[in-house]
Amino acid sequence: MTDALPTPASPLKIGTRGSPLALWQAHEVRRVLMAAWDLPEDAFETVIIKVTGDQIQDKALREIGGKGLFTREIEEALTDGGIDIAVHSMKDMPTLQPEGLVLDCYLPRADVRDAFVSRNHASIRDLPQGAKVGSSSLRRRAQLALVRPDLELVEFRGNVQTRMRKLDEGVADATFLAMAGLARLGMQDVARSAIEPEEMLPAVAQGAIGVERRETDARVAALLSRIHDRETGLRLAAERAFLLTLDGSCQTPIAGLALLEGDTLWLRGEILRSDGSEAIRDEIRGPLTEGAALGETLARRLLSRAPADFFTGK
Ligand SMILES: NCc1[nH]cc(CCC(=O)O)c1CC(=O)O
Repeated sequence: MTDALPTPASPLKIGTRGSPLALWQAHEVRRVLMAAWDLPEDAFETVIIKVTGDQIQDKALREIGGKGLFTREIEEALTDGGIDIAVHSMKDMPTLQPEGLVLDCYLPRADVRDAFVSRNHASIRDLPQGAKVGSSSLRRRAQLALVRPDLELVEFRGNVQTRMRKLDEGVADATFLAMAGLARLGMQDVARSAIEPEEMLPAVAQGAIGVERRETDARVAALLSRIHDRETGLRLAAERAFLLTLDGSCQTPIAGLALLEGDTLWLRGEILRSDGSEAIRDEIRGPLTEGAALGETLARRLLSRAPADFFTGK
């Protein structure tokens, strides 16, 4: 393998979106690879790829629909050989892998929790009756409506700076962001509190960074094998199998989180009506290597408990 290590003359091309968060994540993968193989920074080249999801600012993403708004163009570049690896927020990854690509390398997972972000209020509980909360996430909107149906939800997109400005302008009194994203941008300070999974179960794969490669690229497979975090891989196997089983049947909000307890994998899952009028939750425990089966089983349990109109209503 070592004879095939990237060099400044023949660098490994890392494909990423151009947002500050995406660039941080690409550079983190570069940093970890440099340390694992004792490589110089210029043995890597960062290739920024524009994706559909970044070009849409005016409309709520879910109205546009379609999976992979943040990944399609990057995966095309990977397939075509324009890049050698692609770095992704696993939360944004569709569960179905394009032909010829594999995702089996994860960095150690960061904080999975959502952050409560507000200028004047410390927590969800603290929000006055009827306060405005900005979020365009189907899951966060439904979870919030479930516990606080009195609040007014407003659409909210853009990077952290944009969102903070909107809070200052009074567009909303509070918003949610992933703790992991804030920490990566050095902006944990804007989090007034971290929301525990018991209060708001995070999105599947929240806080996890994945590295995708071509299936046939043995050189890259060997390179990545040194940086893969097994525990994150086991947790995501369960969460993503859970999501995959639910995905086909709904555009409904979904949340899921797996944790390891010794040799046991503990997976919690939740589906909600989009208007927050109902949530169905369950959990499952089993051998940590059985994540995929546990995820599928948990998803089927939730589906079997959902009334017929659960996925069609709002
Ligand atoms: N949907 C966008 C997105 N994708 C990944 C993260 C944060 C980092 C992560 O969860 O790994 C975010 C921002 C957010 O939800 O606040």
